Amino acid sequence: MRVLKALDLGLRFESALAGGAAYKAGGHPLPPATLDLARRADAILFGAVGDPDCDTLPRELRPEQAILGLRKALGLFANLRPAKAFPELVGESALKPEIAAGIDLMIVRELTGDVYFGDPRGRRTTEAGLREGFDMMRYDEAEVARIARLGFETARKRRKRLCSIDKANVLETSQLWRSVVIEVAADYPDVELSHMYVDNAAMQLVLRPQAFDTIVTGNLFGDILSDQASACVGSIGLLPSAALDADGKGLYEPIHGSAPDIAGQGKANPLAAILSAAMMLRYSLKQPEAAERIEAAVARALADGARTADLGGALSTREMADRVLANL
Ligand SMILES: NC(=O)C1=CN([C@@H]2O[C@H](COP(=O)(O)OP(=O)(O)OC[C@H]3O[C@@H](n4cnc5c(N)ncnc54)[C@H](O)[C@@H]3O)[C@@H](O)[C@H]2O)C=CC1
Ligand SMILES: CC(C)CC(=O)C(=O)O
Ligand SMILES: [Mg+2]
Repeated sequence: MRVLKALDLGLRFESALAGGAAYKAGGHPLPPATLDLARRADAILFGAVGDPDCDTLPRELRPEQAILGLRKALGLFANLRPAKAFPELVGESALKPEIAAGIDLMIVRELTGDVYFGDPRGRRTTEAGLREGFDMMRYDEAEVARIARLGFETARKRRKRLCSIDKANVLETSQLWRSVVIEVAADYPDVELSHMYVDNAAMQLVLRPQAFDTIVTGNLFGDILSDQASACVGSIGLLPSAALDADGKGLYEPIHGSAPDIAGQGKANPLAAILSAAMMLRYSLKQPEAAERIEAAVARALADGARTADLGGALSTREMADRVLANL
């Protein structure tokens, strides 16, 4: 918020509670007033949810329902998660520097379907009297086609290579996914399409991450692979995301959660949140120059040696933001 305000773009900000804070204040993680404000806003900048105090609540009251509910209610089906190596941070990657250098990939993750939203789901007792949990993994062809199109469109603006990641050797959902992606590919002859099973993709991400350009994948696989990609470029505290609807309205948030293990200590890296604000300016608010100013300020702060603990440094959250502000 401090970085956005410093740009002096005439933006008007309104805020609302979501997640554990909203539950504790009013008994629901996504209050109607919050959803209403989100609907009226031109764009949404989201702080992470998640609170260990709430982990034993019924699922519908857990903080995570705030973000899942916003994604579903607002039709935010397309999640863009870029992972790009900052040259000065290759030493912070979990990978050898020569493997981490030059990573520049975009994960296009489907965000409103898959096993996260499948119905039925629940608990039951098996005939043998055992407790059983079950979830439904599902996609229909329209859901796959629309995210596949966005994957191809995204690849077209990048290095024109799209890798669709699935588990089609085992899952019916993935077999449909792969068939539909191949059908959509007919409209994008200029984009090179490849397919990879998700287990191999997890391995290739650490062996040859530079080989990836654009990835299109489902909700669950994209969730997991994007955390992995963040470690490849240095830290989960670096990765922003955009969640877009069919008209380009969006919600912007770091890919990370509420980091309960370091919460309240002033240690969290704010760059993922700051870079999410830049994505918001670019995708929803049509202010590409302002987005570039933020991204350049982040790059300069990192080049100057600004580092929070996750990057091997000692700056606090606020001090890191100060360094970005100083470079705006
Ligand atoms: N979109 C959202 O709001 C998300 C919410 N969550 C929720 O967050 C809570 C914690 O989940 P975790 O699995 O621990 O994932 P997490 O992403 O919050 O944390 C994973 C690890 O990364 C570190 N980390 C995360 N963000 C960081 C940052 N900005 N700077 C430095 N280190 C950072 C944490 O300290 C932790 O060690 C859970 O309640 C989960 O459901 C998780 C992911 C996304
Ligand atoms: C809380 C989860 C549903 C979200 C998540 O892990 C993510 O979107 O990365
Ligand atoms: Mg996640």
